[in-house]
Parts: sequence; C-alpha cells; structure tokens
Amino acid sequence: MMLEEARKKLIFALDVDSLEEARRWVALLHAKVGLFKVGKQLFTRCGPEVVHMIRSEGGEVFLDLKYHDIPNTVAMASVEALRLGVRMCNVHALGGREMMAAAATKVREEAAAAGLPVPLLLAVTILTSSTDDTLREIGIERPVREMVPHLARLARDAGMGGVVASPQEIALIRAACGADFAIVTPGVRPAEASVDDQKRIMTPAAAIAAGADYLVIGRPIARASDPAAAADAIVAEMAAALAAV
Ligand SMILES: O=c1ccn([C@@H]2O[C@H](COP(=O)(O)O)[C@@H](O)[C@H]2O)c(=O)[nH]1
Repeated sequence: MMLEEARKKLIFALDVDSLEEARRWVALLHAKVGLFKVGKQLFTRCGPEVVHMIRSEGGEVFLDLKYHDIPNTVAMASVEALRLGVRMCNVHALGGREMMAAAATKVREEAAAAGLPVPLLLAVTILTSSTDDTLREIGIERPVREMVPHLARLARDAGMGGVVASPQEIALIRAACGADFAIVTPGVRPAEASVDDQKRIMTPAAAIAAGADYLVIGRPIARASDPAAAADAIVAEMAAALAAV
C-alpha cells in the first residue's frame, strides 16, 4: 500500500534526445513511477508527439517548460499545455504575480469551456542548481531561504496550485502557504548518488519526511547500471519514510 502511494509520488525526468529513447524509458519505468517529466530538451526535439506517446502508453505527463514571458504569452502557452492533456505544467515565479495570475485564470477558463481537467499549475521558485551566490550575481540580495517562501506566497496568491522547490525549503513553504499547496521537489539524490549540477539536495527519504508531495528524479535512475532496480529502491526508500510519517 505504501509502495503504491510512494510510486505515485515519483516523477522520472525524461531528459533524453529522441522519441525512440523516450519510448524505451516509458516502457521500462511505466509500472515503477507515477509520472514522466518532459522538459526543454525532449520537447524541443520531439514536440507534442512525445506527450501523445506517453499518454497513449497510459502514462501521465509533467510538462516542465518553465514558461517565463509577458503575461499574455505565458497564459496562451499554458492553455496549449492544458490542451495537450498534461497532468502538471509550470511557469517561473520570477515572472511575477501578473504573469502567474494570467496563466492560472486563462487555463481555468479554457478548461471549463472545453470540459477538460485543470492541470496542476506549478511555479518554479528558485532553481535547485542555484545558491545565495547565484542570486547575488543576478542582483537579488535576499537569500534562497527568504526568496523561496516569498515566491511561493506570490504563486499561491496568483492562483497557482503549487511550487517547484528544493526539499530543503519544504518547511518554509508549508509555513508560508499551508498544507494544501503542492510541493514538487527536484534536487533529490539517494545517499550514494552523484550530486551532478544540483546544489540544494536531500535524499528521497528526507524529502518525503519533510512533506514533499512529489519527487523529481532523473540521472540517479537513468545512469544507474539497472535503472528499473534503482527506481524500485527509491520507491522503497520513499515508502519507508511515508510509513514513518
Ligand atoms: O529547480 C529545478 C527545476 C527543475 N529541475 C528539473 O528536474 C530534473 C532533475 O533531474 P536530475 O537528473 O535528477 O538532476 C531536470 O530535468 C531539471 O530540469 C531541477 O532540477 N531543478
């Protein structure tokens, strides 16, 4: 029971460069993860066809294109994500309240008009590859631990359903936005895994114990000698943490 609950919370980052490879990963991991995340690399290469492929195999999609543009452009792009039938999609919270509100409003209007389910609209707070130094470089003097709850509150007030953040900030986000606001966490690394370019990380067990709703994990699974076994081990670690909560 806990294993199934944990499995549904695991999102595999399909960071590959062809439809054929994506199809192989979907076949291998379909029964082992809850969603497949399609990001900029795969979508730029394959376009909407990859979303259709995953859905036709019975999988669900987190479309991780992190829209960041003027409000009308982001709103209309988000409507196209809705029409693709994705379960989750996202924008950058740094685009501001007006941009996020335009996306949230337009998606809800279009979903109601077309009778489509509303995807979970997420706002990326501060990328998990960033640190306080990264923020200072771009002129933001407030530290990550202040910026993330600030952006999460802005996202909630603009009508977003949740945020993307490091598991290190879950407690801060819960305090700012409450229990019903979804928190999706990349920057998750099993104890022995390579950190790669991630800076603010936690283990799967620690992320679940902190209250993450979903974990996004790519390379620790994709680069494992036995990716299916790696996914199983992560789900088992998450399930044990869920049982202990
Ligand atoms: O802050 C963020 C937002 C998105 N991502 C994406 O998640 C995956 C993580 O992959 P790993 O291989 O497990 O590092 C990747 O697709 C990123 O684009 C993120 O890492 N951090």
